[in-house]
Amino acid sequence: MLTQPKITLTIAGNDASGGAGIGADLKTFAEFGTYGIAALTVIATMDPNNNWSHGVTPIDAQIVKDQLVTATAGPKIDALKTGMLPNVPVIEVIAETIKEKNLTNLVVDPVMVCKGETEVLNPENAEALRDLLVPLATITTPNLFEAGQLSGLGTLKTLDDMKEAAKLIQQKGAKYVVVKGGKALEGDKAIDLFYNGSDFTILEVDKIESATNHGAGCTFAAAITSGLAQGLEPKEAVLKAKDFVTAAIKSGFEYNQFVGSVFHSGYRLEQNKGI
Ligand SMILES: Nc1ncnc2c1ncn2[C@@H]1O[C@H](COP(=O)(O)OP(=O)(O)O)[C@@H](O)[C@H]1O
Ligand SMILES: Cc1ncc(COP(=O)(O)O)c(C=O)c1O
Ligand SMILES: [Mg+2]
Repeated sequence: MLTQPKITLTIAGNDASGGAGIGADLKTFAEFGTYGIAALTVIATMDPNNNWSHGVTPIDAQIVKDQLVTATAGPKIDALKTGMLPNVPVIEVIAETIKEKNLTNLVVDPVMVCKGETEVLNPENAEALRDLLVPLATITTPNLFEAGQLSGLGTLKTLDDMKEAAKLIQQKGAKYVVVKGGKALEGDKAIDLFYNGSDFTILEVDKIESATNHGAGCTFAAAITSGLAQGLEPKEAVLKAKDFVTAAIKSGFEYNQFVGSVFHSGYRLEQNKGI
């Protein structure tokens, strides 16, 4: 028998366009060679007849719980991530399960808003994410907007703002914090900040001008999750994930007139590298 693969679980939403959500996560897990499993939290729909406006249909909290019972009834889960979570009851059952089953190597991607959308998912979610999930996280990966919300600092504009937010979020209990400047931070670099509770590491690449970054956040967090499952130290997992997502954005494509998606196989195909 071959050795059992590392098991990675995503607890996230479905994006029927395939760039973000569980589709992004499972494809990324496969690229890393970890065995992906998924519990669905929400169905996101985008309307081409209404400027791609997003609809969000929550999965009932009990059904999320039942899926987690199934997901945790197999081999040990080596690492897991959370993505889009529609409401407080869903966040609560996820936090309960993580504690009950002693799940470790948790990446919390605190999705509060989709790129291009201005409407935040239930505002009370931000509090529940901060109070119930961030304290359990090995790593949390807010984008610029989410870091402003989780830290309570509001709008973040500079690297110093990002540092301040990272410190405040780390104090909420996440062991490591990555604040993603991405396209949202002004300037010609896509800068992320990694904080381990004492030191900052700046991850910087040239900003890719194409708008093919739908799903970048999910892909980045899923790549970190696989790295942790494979035994990488948090910082190493984040650095590798940054290379992976940069390649995915570079090889992204125009999905339609509204959105450009990352291509999750970009790292392997374009650079002809194995993971
Ligand atoms: N235009 C871009 N060029 C290079 N890297 C980018 C670009 N947009 C996003 N990224 C990177 O993709 C990752 C996801 O960040 P971001 O897009 O801000 O998150 P989210 O998808 O959660 O909003 C980060 O590593 C970020 O720096
Ligand atoms: C189901 C789902 N999860 C997460 C996201 C966030 O995606 P991103 O990786 O671009 O932050 C989206 C955005 O459309 C989504 O539809
Ligand atoms: Mg995101």
